[in-house]
Amino acid sequence: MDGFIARELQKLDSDIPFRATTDYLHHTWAKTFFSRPELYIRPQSIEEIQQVVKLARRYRRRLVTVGSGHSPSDLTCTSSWLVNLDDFNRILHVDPETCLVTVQAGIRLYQLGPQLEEQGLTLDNLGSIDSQSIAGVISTGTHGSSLRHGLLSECIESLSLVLANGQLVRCSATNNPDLFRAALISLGALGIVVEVTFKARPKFNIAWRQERYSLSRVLSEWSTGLWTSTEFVRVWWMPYEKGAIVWRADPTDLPLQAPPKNFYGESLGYHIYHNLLALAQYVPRILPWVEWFVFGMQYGFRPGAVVTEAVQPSREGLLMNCLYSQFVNEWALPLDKGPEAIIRLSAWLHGDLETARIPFSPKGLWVHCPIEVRVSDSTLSSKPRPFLDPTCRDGPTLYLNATLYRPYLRDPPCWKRYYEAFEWLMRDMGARPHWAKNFTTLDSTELQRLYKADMDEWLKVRQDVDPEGMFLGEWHCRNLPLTGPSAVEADLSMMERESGRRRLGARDAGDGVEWVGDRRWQHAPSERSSTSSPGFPTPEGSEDSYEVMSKGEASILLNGA
Ligand SMILES: Cc1cc2nc3c(=O)[nH]c(=O)nc-3n(C[C@H](O)[C@H](O)[C@H](O)COP(=O)(O)OP(=O)(O)OC[C@H]3O[C@@H](n4cnc5c(N)ncnc54)[C@H](O)[C@@H]3O)c2cc1C
Ligand SMILES: O=C1O[C@H](CO)C(O)=C1O
Repeated sequence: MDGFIARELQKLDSDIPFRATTDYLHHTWAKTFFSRPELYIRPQSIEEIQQVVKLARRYRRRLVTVGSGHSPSDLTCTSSWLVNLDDFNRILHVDPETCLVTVQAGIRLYQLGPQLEEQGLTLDNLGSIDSQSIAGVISTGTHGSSLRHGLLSECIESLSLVLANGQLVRCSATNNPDLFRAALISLGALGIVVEVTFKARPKFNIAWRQERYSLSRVLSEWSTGLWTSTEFVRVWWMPYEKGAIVWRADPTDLPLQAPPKNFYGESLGYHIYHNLLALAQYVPRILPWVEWFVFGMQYGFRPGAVVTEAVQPSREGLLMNCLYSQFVNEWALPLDKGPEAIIRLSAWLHGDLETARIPFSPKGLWVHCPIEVRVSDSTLSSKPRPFLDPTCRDGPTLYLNATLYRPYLRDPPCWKRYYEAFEWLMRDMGARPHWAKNFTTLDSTELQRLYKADMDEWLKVRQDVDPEGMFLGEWHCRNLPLTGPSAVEADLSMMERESGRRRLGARDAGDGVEWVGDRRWQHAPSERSSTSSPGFPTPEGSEDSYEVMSKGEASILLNGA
């Protein structure tokens, strides 16, 4: 780490602990991206968080907050300071009358769920997993699959953030409403969310049932009950089988009934599937057979042959087994465009280019299963919507998620062409990408076009609360029109740019990429005043010459207890 900073931090004269370590290797859950932050900081109080922001400001360090790192893009990568709120994760208040719950923002959903249950409460809805932090769920617009719900953040009543000036601000529909709408999908670019108040729901069990359908049945029931006959529904499309697994669930009073064992939920099936995917890296044309075999073993080989049922607490039953490292590329489009999108993508994967009308060749390209098909409806709630909400403004939303596994962390051979074609179709369908995921062909101009005035509003709020770009990095620069014609005049001298990427090369990193930030802009205030950034040289002898703590030590405090 920068020796100047190390010496400065050693001199800190404050009663407030600064809990930082060096030598931390950050990676996304899927190990798609890695980065080495200069400091990894785990504060335990709001005062500590405010001090981190104050110091970052003084020493011109970009700040990134990471939850559980489940966003598979480089959104949370930094060579600067990485803040994590895993130690700021308590439930602060529960009001059983109003079901209003206030939590510290680092709490993970799997920690929240059982504690809420003790109070007779639960969350309205969940996505496929419960590993995320509540702030992470909010910040990228996580959703589940239900036409009776919008984004998971729909239940949020108010938020508190520590802004770039160190100030703690609360926002809600009535108090700082623009900040609230911006913070509901903030992409980490507004400040550090520290507390969240949300409305929970009385706890409930769900009875779920899943069975295999033909794709033609899915399409024929699309508008006649497929999505509306139960509160929760999700569909896993098997593109080569022209089939799907339809999973439905409703709240129930029935007694709990554990789900039966299944093929890839057990160790043997899990490893067989993984190794078949690994083999398909070399012989991709076996993927239709893998789909037939694995999904046959898992869900039955014929439509209607096997029906699986269970009754579980909603916080368990709504989740799914996400298996292996993966790329995910998910877009939100109007629900009524679903059949056309599926028919065209299916045609493309089967080589029928006339029906597909997608100007890319599918020759030699084989993909993984399932393509996730899910829904939400954000128009039912009267609450303010996030400015950057990708769901439809005037009706129900369909999500199509083109998942590609990375067996043993190796990228599948066809992924770039598949995603080019998939994204081309999604744009043709008027879709917008899920912010957290691996979209590849969009840039800031196009995202500006997809959000128009809402993007302008978001940028305006962002600029007001973080005028120098302390919370911005290359991901934001690439995807948001920060300096485009609609952006407010911006200095953004603290924004961290990417200086390069390299293969990590380690055995357990597979094809994961190390993201490296440009540190040249980082320097002390006195030095900054004499030289303009970027391009300021590193103070002499400072590069990695001095360590605040010994290598590998987990949580030495630079200051305080
Ligand atoms: C296996 C898997 C399953 C998934 N299932 C679904 C699903 O069903 N539906 C869906 O919509 N998405 C899904 N996702 C995506 C996931 O929900 C999002 O990526 C979510 O943002 C991850 O939360 P996190 O805590 O890991 O946040 P991170 O990925 O660590 O961070 C995400 C963003 O939140 C910001 N952030 C985090 N904490 C704070 C804070 N305290 N203050 C300010 N900003 C903050 C970060 O800076 C970053 O911009 C899935 C991802 C995986 C890997
Ligand atoms: O990002 C996601 O990963 C899983 C699919 O494996 C899921 O449902 C997402 O959303």
